[in-house]
Amino acid sequence: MTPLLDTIQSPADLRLLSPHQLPQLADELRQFLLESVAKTGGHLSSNLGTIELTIALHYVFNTPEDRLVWDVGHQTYAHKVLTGRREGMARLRMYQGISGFPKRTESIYDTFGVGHSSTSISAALGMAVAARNKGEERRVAAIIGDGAMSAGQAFEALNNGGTLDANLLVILNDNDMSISPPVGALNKYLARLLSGRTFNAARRAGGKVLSVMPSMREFASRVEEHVKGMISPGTLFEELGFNYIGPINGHDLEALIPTLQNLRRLQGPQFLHVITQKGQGYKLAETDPVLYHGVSKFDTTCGIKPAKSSSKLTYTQVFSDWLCDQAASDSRLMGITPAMREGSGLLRFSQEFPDRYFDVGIAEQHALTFAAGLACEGMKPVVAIYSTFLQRAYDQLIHDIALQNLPIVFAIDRGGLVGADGATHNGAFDLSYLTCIPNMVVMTPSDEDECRKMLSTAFAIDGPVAVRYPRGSGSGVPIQPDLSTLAIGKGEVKRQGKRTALLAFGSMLTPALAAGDLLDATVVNMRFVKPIDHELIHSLALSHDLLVSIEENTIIGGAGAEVSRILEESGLRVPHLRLGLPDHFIDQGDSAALLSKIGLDPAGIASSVCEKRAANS
Ligand SMILES: Cc1ncc(C[n+]2csc(CCOP(=O)(O)OP(=O)(O)O)c2C)c(N)n1
Ligand SMILES: CC(=O)[C@@H](O)[C@H](O)COP(=O)(O)O
Ligand SMILES: [Mg+2]
Repeated sequence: MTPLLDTIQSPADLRLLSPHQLPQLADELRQFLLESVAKTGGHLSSNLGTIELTIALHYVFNTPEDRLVWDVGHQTYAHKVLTGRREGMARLRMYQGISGFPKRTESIYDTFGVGHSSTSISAALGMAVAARNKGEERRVAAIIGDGAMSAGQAFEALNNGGTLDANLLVILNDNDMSISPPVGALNKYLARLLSGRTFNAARRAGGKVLSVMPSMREFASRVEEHVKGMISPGTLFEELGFNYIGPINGHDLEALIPTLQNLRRLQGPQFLHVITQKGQGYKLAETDPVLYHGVSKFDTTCGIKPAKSSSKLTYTQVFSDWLCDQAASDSRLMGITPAMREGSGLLRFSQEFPDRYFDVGIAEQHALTFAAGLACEGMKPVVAIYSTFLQRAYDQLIHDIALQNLPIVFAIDRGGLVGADGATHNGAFDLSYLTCIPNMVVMTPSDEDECRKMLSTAFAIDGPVAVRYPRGSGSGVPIQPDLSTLAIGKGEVKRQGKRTALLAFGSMLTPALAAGDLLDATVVNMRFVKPIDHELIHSLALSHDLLVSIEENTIIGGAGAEVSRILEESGLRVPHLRLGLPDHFIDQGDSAALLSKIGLDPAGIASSVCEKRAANS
């Protein structure tokens, strides 16, 4: 028998199936995704948890005319498969393959580009209002997870949407998990909504009505009556102006389909609370959704094998160890993460220092201002945050922290290219957006030991300091276990050469040293982007006829811009070549290969230098 999945090239094909065929399709899709992600790597648990919901949405909604707006987008693999990208899954998150997230340029069904969380309700509301004002009948649904719902922006959008007369459906995909176990009062509130008989009763209601179904339309409205009758009045979402339905079982197509059909017909702001399980259908992921949140290739039979201990630590591990050591020596240290406990390396700290550990939810803005409050009272906050997510809290960084010169350490992980997550997650801009802020000190370690020293240096500074390091491991240098510090604003010459001086920032020191050998150039580890080493730049400018700054940050406004500024201010007229990330977004791919493509490997650096020399001569 032909698998149902083989018959589906688009949602229109899906809509030709009868409702009783959908569970079989869900099984096939689940098996396909499990095997596919095991071969490519990717976000597994969230995707296994949203298969029935995705089928139901495309079955009921007239996509792409109706708009589905996914939050974060790390749960859209089923959506990709059902919208004609099944073949593409073989190159998921690879160079020139399909993205791990929805992307408008990839498919007409990807209505809104994402990767960062908690934007879906805002975007969907905009689309719903546009439809209303244009007199279009299309429907818009935002699908947002319970973790993503913890962000302020989600509530800003609900607050706005609850009073606008727009046909917006918000679906809360509540799996009681963020990447890590969920945190916060909202999570407890959602659990209360779920408690008691409500959920089970709603599930039975869906099944019962389906089994006696005279017509889709009729059973849809009956389900609404059932479900509406069972909800307690005055849920938070109702108070915000939404018609709250649920909770219903998000793996039960017999409950999902009629409920969605009914909701699609209703006018005004609607809110559907759906309960799912992260990792659904794959026991190992159900048991450990954290481990299976984002996976590398693995064997589905054995599951993910424990990582082999490597002699090379990742920068995240270096930070993790430093944090615990520094915390042991200073009780004022407070560790803060906006929902990235594992990724940012705070697991050990959370276990060893539970009273000083704060996972504030997906709330980058709050994380920073919370840190500011702690600092005002003499604490020493360390905010562990990915470069890309710090973008969300820019005003808090300037207005709440830098302007008041508060002593807060920013351990900025994933600086530079991140690989498979691509453009949404690259840490491409931090050196630019940090360096222009008064009072900020900005450092970029070139190896793991220097990273530790920079973190200790940062902790000793009485003001806001960023230590920005890349994803993955460095060269594997031995790490001094002490908490020694570095001289502030001082770089070091690593190789003495002739004519050309390569000024390397952070991760670019390694390729710069290799390029230095090819060119017989001087190579400098700049260490600080701010305060930058004026004296060193001055002396290099006097002793070389070409300076080359190299950074894994956008060239515009980055570390090289700071070098140029110093040269200009000092009246030094030596030619300066700036190498770094180009002025366009860089998609997913192997980071090392991408860096080679944009000329940030030893051969690329050497050839740019030769070209510049040829142009100057
Ligand atoms: C602004 C922002 N901060 C952090 C992240 C990292 N992140 C990706 S998924 C995720 C958890 C999302 O939880 P939820 O919305 O409940 O979806 P689930 O993983 O449970 O499917 C986090 C913290 C992000 N993508 N965007
Ligand atoms: C979807 C999301 O934002 C995270 O899951 C992210 O993919 C994690 O990236 P790392 O693998 O670099 O921790
Ligand atoms: Mg969740």
